Amino acid sequence: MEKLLVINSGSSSLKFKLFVMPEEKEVADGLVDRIGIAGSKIKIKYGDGQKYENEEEIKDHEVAVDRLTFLLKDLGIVKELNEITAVGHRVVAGGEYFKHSVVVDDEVIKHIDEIADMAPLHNPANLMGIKAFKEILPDAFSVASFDTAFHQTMPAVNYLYSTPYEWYKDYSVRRYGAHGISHKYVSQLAAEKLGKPVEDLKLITCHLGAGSSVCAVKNGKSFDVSMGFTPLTGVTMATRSGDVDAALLGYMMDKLNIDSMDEMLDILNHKSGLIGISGVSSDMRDLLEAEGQGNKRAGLAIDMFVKNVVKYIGEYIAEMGGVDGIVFTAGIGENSIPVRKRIMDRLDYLGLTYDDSKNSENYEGVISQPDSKVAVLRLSTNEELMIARDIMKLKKEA
Ligand SMILES: Nc1ncnc2c1ncn2[C@@H]1O[C@H](COP(=O)(O)OP(=O)(O)O)[C@@H](O)[C@H]1O
Ligand SMILES: CC(=O)OP(=O)(O)O
Ligand SMILES: [Mg+2]
Repeated sequence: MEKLLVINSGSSSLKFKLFVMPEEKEVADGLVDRIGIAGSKIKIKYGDGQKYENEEEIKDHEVAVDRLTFLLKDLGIVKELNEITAVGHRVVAGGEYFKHSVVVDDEVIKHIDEIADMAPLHNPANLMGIKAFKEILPDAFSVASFDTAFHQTMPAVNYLYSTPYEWYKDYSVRRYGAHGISHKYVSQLAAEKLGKPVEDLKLITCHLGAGSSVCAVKNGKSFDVSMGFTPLTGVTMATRSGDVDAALLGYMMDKLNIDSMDEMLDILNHKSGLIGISGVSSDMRDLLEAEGQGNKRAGLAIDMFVKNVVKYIGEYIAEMGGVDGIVFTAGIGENSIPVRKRIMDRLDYLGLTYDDSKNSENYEGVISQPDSKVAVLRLSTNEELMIARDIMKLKKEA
C-alpha cells in the first residue's frame, strides 16, 4: 500500500487527488477553482465524507500549491508529507519529445521548459508544480503525464497544417492537441458503459471546461482533435479565442498600434473567448446567470460556444463517416445541464434524442433515449486516476 499524489493544473484551476494504490482508493480529492479571478475557492473532500471549503484569494498556481501542501497536513489528511511516495503531474504540451508518461529527471524538466510556447498557459504552471514538489518531497518518485501523448496516433492527414511541408519537417509544426489524458479516459469508460470494445466504436468526446476541446476517437485511438499546435485553437474557450484567421494578427497589430506578437497572443489567450465576447466573465456559470438577467452579449458568447462544439461534432462525423456515441465531460460538460441541452438540441438532425431526467447534475452514463440513433453520455473525467495508473506502471518498470 502506498500513497500517491496527483497534481492537475488547468488554466483556471488546480486539482489534486491523493490515492492509496494499488487499491485505487481516493483518500482526498481537492479543487482550487477560479485561480486568478474573483471568488477563488478551495474545496477538499477527504476521510470518510469530511469536507473543507474556503473562499480566499488565490492569485496563481504557486499560491495554490502552497495552500494545498499546508492543508494536507493541517487537515490531518497525512501526518507527514513524506508519507507520499510518488507525485504525478499533468503536463499539457509534450511536443515531439514525449509520446508517453515519463519519470521526471533534469532532462525532462529541460524539455518541458523548452516547449513552453506550445502551451503558454499551462507548461509554466505544470513545471512550477513539478519543481515545487521536487523540493518539498525530494525522495518521492516523480512522474509527468502529457496531454498530447494520446493524440500521437492521429494520421498525418489530420495532424498536418496546410503550410509548407518544411515547417513540419524542420520545425515540428503540427497539430498536437491537448486534454488527451481525459479524452482517453472517457472514451474507454464510454465503451464500457455501451458494452462494446472501444476498438469497434466511433466516438466524439467533448472535454468542455475553461479549456475546451472536441476529439474524434476512432477505434480507441485519437483520430482528430480541435486543439492545434497549442491549446489556443478549436472551439471558443473561457479566455481563449479558438480558431481565428491568422491574417487578423497583423491587421489588428496595425490598428491597435501593437508591435509585439507576444502581446497579440496574450489577447488571444487571455482576453478573448467567453470573456472577450461577453465582457462579463470567463466562467460559464456567470454567463448563464447574466444571460438569464437579459445580458445579450453573455447569451451571444454561450451561443458561439455551443455553435463551435456543434460544428466540430459535425466535422468529425464527416471525417469518421459516422458516430456511435458523443461524450460530455469536464467542468462545463459534466456540470451544465443547459449547455448540454443546447448542444444536444442542435443535433436532433442525427436522430439524437435524450432523456431529460438523466440529463441531470450527477447522472453518470448514457443520457440518450434507448432508441436514439446516437448514444450520448455524461461522464466524469478522471485525469488523476489515469496518471496514478501511469505512476504504478513506471514504478514497476523502474
Ligand atoms: N455548474 C456549472 N455550470 C456551468 N459551467 C460550469 C459549472 N461548473 C463549472 N463550470 C465551468 O467549468 C469551468 C472549469 O472547468 P474545468 O474542466 O474544471 O477547468 P480547467 O480547464 O481549469 O481544468 C469553469 O470555468 C466553469 O465555466
Ligand atoms: C489544455 C487545456 O486547455 O487544459 P485546461 O482545460 O485544463 O485548461
Ligand atoms: Mg482541465
